[in-house]
Amino acid sequence: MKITVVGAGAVGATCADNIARKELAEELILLDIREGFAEGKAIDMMQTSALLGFDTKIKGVTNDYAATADSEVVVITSGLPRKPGMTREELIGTNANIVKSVTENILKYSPNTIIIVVSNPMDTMNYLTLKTSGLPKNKILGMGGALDSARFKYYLSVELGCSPADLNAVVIGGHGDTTMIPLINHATWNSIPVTQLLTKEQQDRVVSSTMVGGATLTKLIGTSAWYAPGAGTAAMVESIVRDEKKLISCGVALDGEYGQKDISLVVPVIIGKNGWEKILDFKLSDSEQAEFNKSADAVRAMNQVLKESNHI
Ligand SMILES: NC(=O)C1=CN([C@@H]2O[C@H](COP(=O)(O)OP(=O)(O)OC[C@H]3O[C@@H](n4cnc5c(N)ncnc54)[C@H](O)[C@@H]3O)[C@@H](O)[C@H]2O)C=CC1
Ligand SMILES: O=C([O-])CC(=O)C(=O)O
Repeated sequence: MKITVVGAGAVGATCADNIARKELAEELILLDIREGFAEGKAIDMMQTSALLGFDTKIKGVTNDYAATADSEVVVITSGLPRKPGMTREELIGTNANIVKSVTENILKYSPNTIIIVVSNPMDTMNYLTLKTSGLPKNKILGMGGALDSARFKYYLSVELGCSPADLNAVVIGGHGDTTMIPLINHATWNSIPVTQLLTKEQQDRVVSSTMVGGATLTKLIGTSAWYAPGAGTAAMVESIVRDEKKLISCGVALDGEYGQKDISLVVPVIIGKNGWEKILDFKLSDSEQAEFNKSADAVRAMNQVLKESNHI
């Protein structure tokens, strides 16, 4: 198994670190545009292998796409992160150029790969990859729901005083401060609906903290988060590589599912060796569906910017 991670910055390097520790690949290529940067990160990580006991061989390269040839999975994390006070959507101009050119270069050497898009604004960057790569839709997944659902579980666990691992909780919609929808009415702790265990005030606090989870960390750290984003992306890679058939909410192309078409939005999917294999229908209530439609409108407006700027 050969995997490439493009972008050796905070998220890309953390994702690579998780992939190596879990030994999800024999060969892992880390690629960055900044001279020597990926090489240095790869050597640093390889120097942990004697301590951590993994056999994955990590190689860093500067813009050398030939080294990525025949990758079965490619993770795209290249692009600007936001600064405090910014929205993810403000990154669109710079990151659309980066994601488009990276995708073109990757496909020259790995024409049948599965691509996981992390760069923000993720819903629109994933749509860009869907529109420009020519890959089957099942081979393109956006990372957002894995992270947002993990944050949702974290905030629920704080209110409930329980283990996050005992929770089932899913976020759908967009990966934006106002577009994500933590499905509180579907969340359970050991099969008990959390709505039976938390007051309305607690539920509202969990939902709003989850929605601004990324912005909260950006304000605290000065740039956006990387530990949970790196782990969330590696969990998707793991479900592909080990054909685990895990249910993870991801950005995927919708063709009528959840009442939407010609858009990438976050919905629950089964992930296996072929990429995303099935979209699960969560049977939304009327008000949840209305929220989903509102998120779709906002994401569609961002996708329109790609058309106006001739990216698609
Ligand atoms: N979808 C999600 O849930 C999340 C998305 N993100 C997004 O991921 C992206 C990366 O975030 P960080 O790693 O924190 O940023 P970072 O600045 O630490 O790393 C980005 C890396 O991309 C590289 N890069 C830029 N242009 C490139 C190109 N054309 N080819 C190859 N490499 C290139 C840079 O040199 C840099 O090393 C941002 O857009 C951020 O908003 C971050 C966290 C979660
Ligand atoms: O907040 C950001 O800009 C980065 C991101 O997508 C997240 O951490 O959810």
